[in-house]
Amino acid sequence: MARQKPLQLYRNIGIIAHIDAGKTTTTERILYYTGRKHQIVDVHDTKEGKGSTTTDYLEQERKRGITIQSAAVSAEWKGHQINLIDTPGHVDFTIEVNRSLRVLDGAVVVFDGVAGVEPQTETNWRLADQYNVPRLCYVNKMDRIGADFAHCVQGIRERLGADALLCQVPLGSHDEFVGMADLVAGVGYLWKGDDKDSPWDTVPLEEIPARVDFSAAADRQWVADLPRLRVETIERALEMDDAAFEKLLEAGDVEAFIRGGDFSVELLKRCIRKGCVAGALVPVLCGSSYKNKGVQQLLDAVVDYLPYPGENGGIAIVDQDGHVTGEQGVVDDAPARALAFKVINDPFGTLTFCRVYSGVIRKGDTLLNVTRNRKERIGRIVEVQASATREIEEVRAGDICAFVSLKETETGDSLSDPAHPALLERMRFPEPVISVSVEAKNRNDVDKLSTALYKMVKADPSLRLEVDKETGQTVLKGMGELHLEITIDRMRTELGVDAVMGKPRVSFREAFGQAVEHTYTHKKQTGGSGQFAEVKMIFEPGEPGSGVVFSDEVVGGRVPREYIPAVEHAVRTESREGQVAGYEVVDFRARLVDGKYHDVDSSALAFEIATRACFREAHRLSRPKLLEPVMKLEVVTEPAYLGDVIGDINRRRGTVSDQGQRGTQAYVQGFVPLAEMFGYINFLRSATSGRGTFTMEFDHYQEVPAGMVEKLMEKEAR
Ligand SMILES: Nc1nc2c(ncn2[C@@H]2O[C@H](COP(=O)(O)OP(=O)(O)OP(=O)(O)O)[C@@H](O)[C@H]2O)c(=O)[nH]1
Repeated sequence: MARQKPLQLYRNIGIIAHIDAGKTTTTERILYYTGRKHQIVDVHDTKEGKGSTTTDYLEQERKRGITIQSAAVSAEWKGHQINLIDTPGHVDFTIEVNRSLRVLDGAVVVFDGVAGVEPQTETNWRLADQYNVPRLCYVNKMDRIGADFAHCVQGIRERLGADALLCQVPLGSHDEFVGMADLVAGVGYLWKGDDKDSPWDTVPLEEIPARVDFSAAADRQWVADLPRLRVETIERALEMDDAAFEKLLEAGDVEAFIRGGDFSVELLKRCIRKGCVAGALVPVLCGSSYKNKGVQQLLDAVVDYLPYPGENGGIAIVDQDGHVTGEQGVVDDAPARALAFKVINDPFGTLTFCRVYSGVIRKGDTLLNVTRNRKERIGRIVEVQASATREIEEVRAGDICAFVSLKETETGDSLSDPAHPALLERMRFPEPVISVSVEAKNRNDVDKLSTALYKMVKADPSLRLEVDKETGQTVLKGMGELHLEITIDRMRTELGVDAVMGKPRVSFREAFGQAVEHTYTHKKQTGGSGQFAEVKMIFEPGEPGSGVVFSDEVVGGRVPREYIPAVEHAVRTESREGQVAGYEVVDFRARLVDGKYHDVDSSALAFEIATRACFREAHRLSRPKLLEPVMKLEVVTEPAYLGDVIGDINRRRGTVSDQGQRGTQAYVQGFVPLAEMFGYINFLRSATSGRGTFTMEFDHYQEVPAGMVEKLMEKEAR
C-alpha cells in the first residue's frame, strides 16, 4: 500500500521542560484541542468499569493504550499528524530525554514564566544541541503572579545562548494576562474568558493599545514597544533567506518593504521556518496552558516552523566502533531500517518503540537486529495513539510505532532489512555513577528477581547489572539515588517483584597516574611442556572520555600476530579492576612495543597471563589515581538560608560556581563529589525549613585528593 499522507504532513516532536513547568498540562490541552481528549477519558472510564461493553480482550487492549500513551501519543492538527514523544523532566532521567531526542525531528521547550530558564531545561537544551534538534520556546504560566516574559527571554538568550526570535508577546501578566500579540501575523488575540472553548477577538496590532490597559509598567511597555518589536522580528527572519533579505535591502527598511507589496505573512513564516529548521534561530511563543491561552497558536507554530521527518537530514550510519560511515535519509523507497528508542514492559509483554527511518516494515517481516546480529520477527505492530491501541499492518519511513513482543531488541538497537544491514547511530548514554545491592524481599522470589532486573536493564540503558565478586550480591548501577529507587518501585508495580536495596555506593574509577614502561616475563616449567611469554608495554594516561586504546607496535614478529588479540583482550579485562581499590581503570593507552616468544612453550594463554601481570604491576608503578564522580548541583532557596547552604557545600568538598537571585528566590550552583551527597535532601529540608529545592546531575570524574582516598575507602567498606 502506498503512503497515504505525505511525509511533509508529519511532525515527530517532544515537549521538553523542567519539572512543573507545565508539560503535562500543555500536553493535555494539545490533546483536547486536537480532538483526542474525549478518547482519553474513554480509556479511564473503561478502566474503572464505567460504560464498558467490550470484551476482556479489548479491555486489556485499552489498558495497553495507557502504557503506549506514556511513551508517545499522536494528534491531528490542520491536516498534520503530530506524534508527541514523551520526555520526562526530572534530572535523574536525562537518559529518557536523551533517547527521545535521538528520534525527534523537533521539540517544544516549555518554560515556567516565573522561574525562567531552570537547570534541567539547560541540560536538555544542550542535549538537543548535540542532536541538532530544532526548537520552539513556549513561555508558559504567564497568568502566574511574578510571570516575567522579559526575564525568560533574556535567560533563553544568555543562559542558553539561543538566537531567540520573538514571534509572540504576552499582553498583560498575572491576572491581567488577557491575550497575546502575534508579531508574525501582525495581530493581537484577546481572549474572552479562561475556559477551554473561550473564543478570542483578533485585532490588528495597531488597535491593541486602545483595547488593553495594564497596571504593571512593564506590561504597558510591551504594548508600547509592539511596532518596534515587529520590525525587529521581520528583519531578523528575512535574514534567513538570501532572496528575501535582498528585497528588504532594496526596499530600504521593513516598513517600505511591507508597503511595497512583496511582503506576506506566508513569506515571513517561510523565512522563520528556514531559520528554525537550520537551528539558526528559535521562535519564542507565550501563553498559559492552564488558562487555555496560546495552545492552539503553539500547535500552529509546530506545523509552521518545526521540520517534517527528514527535512533536517536523517541519522548517521556508523561502524561497530561508532565511526560515522554514511547517512540514512528518511525515504520510503529503500531497504527497511529502524531504531529502537524505548522498551516498556507491561503485563501483556514487551513493547519496543521504534522510529522507522527508511523503507516499509510489515507484519510478519523478518528483520536483522544489526546491533546484536540476531534475527527478529515482527509480529504485531501498534500505532502510537492517545486512545485504545490500534493494530496496523505496516509502518514506513518517518513513522513512530511500537512492536509487540520482540525477543532480542534493546533500547538503542538498529533493525534492518537483513539483505541491507546498517547500524544507525545510537544514543549516547552516560555511565552510571551510583550502585546498590539488591535482594529479593521474599526468599522464594530469587529467580523472579533476576528476570525482573534483567527486564528493567533491558528497558533502561542507563542501568547496569553486575555481580559483586566478593560477596556474590547482585548490584544495580544507575544515575542517582532516585533513579534506583524508582527502578525498584517499578519492578514492584509493573512486574510484581518486591526487592530491598542496600546502602547506595559511589562508582569510583581508577586511572594511570603517569606513563610507565614495563616488561613482564611469564615462564613456567611443569614436567613436559612449559609456558613462556614476554611482553614489553607502555601505558599512558589518556584524555577524560578517551576510553581504553590498544595499539600493537611490535616489529619483526617478536610477538607473533596470532597472540596479539590475547594481549589486547587481557588488557581490557584486567582494566576492570585497578590496583588502588579494585575499581575500573579508565582512559589510558596501552602500547605493546616488544616481547619474546618460544616456538614450543608460547601460547595465547601464556601471553594473556603475561599481559595481565604486566598491567597490574605497571598500574601500581604509575602512582595510580582514584577518580570520583562530581555532581553539578543547583539549590534554590529563600535568600535568608543561602549562607548556610553555601557553607555546607564547602564542607562537602564542593565549590560554588555561581549564585544570585531569581524573582524572590536565591540560587546557588556548584560542583560537589557524589560521595558527600547521600541524604542531601534531609540536610536541605532542615536547613531551609523545608523550603529549599535542589537538582543534581553527574558532571565529570575528578581525582580524589590524596588525603581522602583512605577515608573514602573506609567509608565504602562500612
Ligand atoms: N498558573 C498556572 N499554572 C500552571 C500552568 N500550567 C501548568 N500549571 C500548574 O503547574 C503545575 C505543574 O504542571 P504540570 O503540567 O504537571 O507540569 P509538568 O511539567 O508536567 O510536571 P512534571 O510532570 O512533574 O514534570 C500544576 O499544578 C499545574 O496546574 C499555567 O499556565 N499557569
